[in-house]
Amino acid sequence: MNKHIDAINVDFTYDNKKLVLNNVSLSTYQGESVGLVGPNGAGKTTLVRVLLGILYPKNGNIQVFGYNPLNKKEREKIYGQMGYLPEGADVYPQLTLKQYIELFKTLHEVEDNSTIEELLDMFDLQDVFEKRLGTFSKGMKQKAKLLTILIHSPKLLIMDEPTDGLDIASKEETIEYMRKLKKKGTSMLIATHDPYLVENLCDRIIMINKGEIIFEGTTQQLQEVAQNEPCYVIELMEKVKKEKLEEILNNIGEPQKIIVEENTIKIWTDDENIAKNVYKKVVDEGLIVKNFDRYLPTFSQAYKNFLEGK
Ligand SMILES: Nc1ncnc2c1ncn2[C@@H]1O[C@H](COP(=O)(O)OP(=O)(O)OP(=O)(O)O)[C@@H](O)[C@H]1O
Repeated sequence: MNKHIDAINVDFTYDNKKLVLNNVSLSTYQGESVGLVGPNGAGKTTLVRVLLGILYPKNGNIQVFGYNPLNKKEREKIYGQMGYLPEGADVYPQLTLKQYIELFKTLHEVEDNSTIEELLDMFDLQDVFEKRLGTFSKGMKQKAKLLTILIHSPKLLIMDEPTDGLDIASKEETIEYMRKLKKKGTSMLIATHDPYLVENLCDRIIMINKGEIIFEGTTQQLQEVAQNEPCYVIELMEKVKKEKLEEILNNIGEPQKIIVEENTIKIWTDDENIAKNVYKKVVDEGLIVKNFDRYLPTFSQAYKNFLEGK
């Protein structure tokens, strides 16, 4: 698979005293979307800027499409093939949306308007095409910015908080659009605090804290490693009285904890056989089981658990 971003052992400091990025290595591949997550001040925006050659690293090697972003000529080759959405940057308030788009069309030498039309439709911006950006709401400005980084069908998207200010419908449509881009081979590095975006778009996450990578893997892998205690869940077809379930499970093994609700039984144990015994007992009692599986925390919960454990 084609590597798009390749960063090795990157250190960065703003003041020559404290490392804001400490030995960071990461790669992204064609058609892959990677979520860059971590708490406030972790170093996400700094990392994005270093990868783009906006900030100069203290140590390390960075290549994007095989070019060095710190070299001006090579940087131009990178920028021509990618879209960058900076965090919270304002749009030119005096420009109309039409003029703003023209600017990026010229920059990227885009002649065909079909992608622009599609994006204007998707973001519901047709009616404000002639309006000044200064009159736009926060979400509309964000859509205008997203539109301009997509008009030249970039091979790589580096985005800092792309869903900031977007309503849920726009967020869903944007994610759907990004998924289609991914299928065509576009790769993405997305710095974000939005769990919805991560769960619905990112193939992989890289978590940084205090300038260091502390986790790399899929959201499911994070959910698995961040589960404080293994848990199994038995979901019943129909609701059963809590007292009845408690009575059925009264003499079962030695599970550390069994939590009974009306149609679910959660068994907190590191012994899978105990969970299987509970399952068998429930079935022997004539109850119909809809689902029996490992129970995983949500991505947000796993993210919190993982950070707390660090
Ligand atoms: N221009 C700057 N000069 C000095 N220090 C900076 C500068 N920009 C950021 N920092 C510091 O670098 C660290 C990382 O900041 P950065 O903005 O990269 O974090 P982040 O993960 O993007 O945070 P957030 O989620 O809040 O956007 C923080 O300690 C921050 O105070």
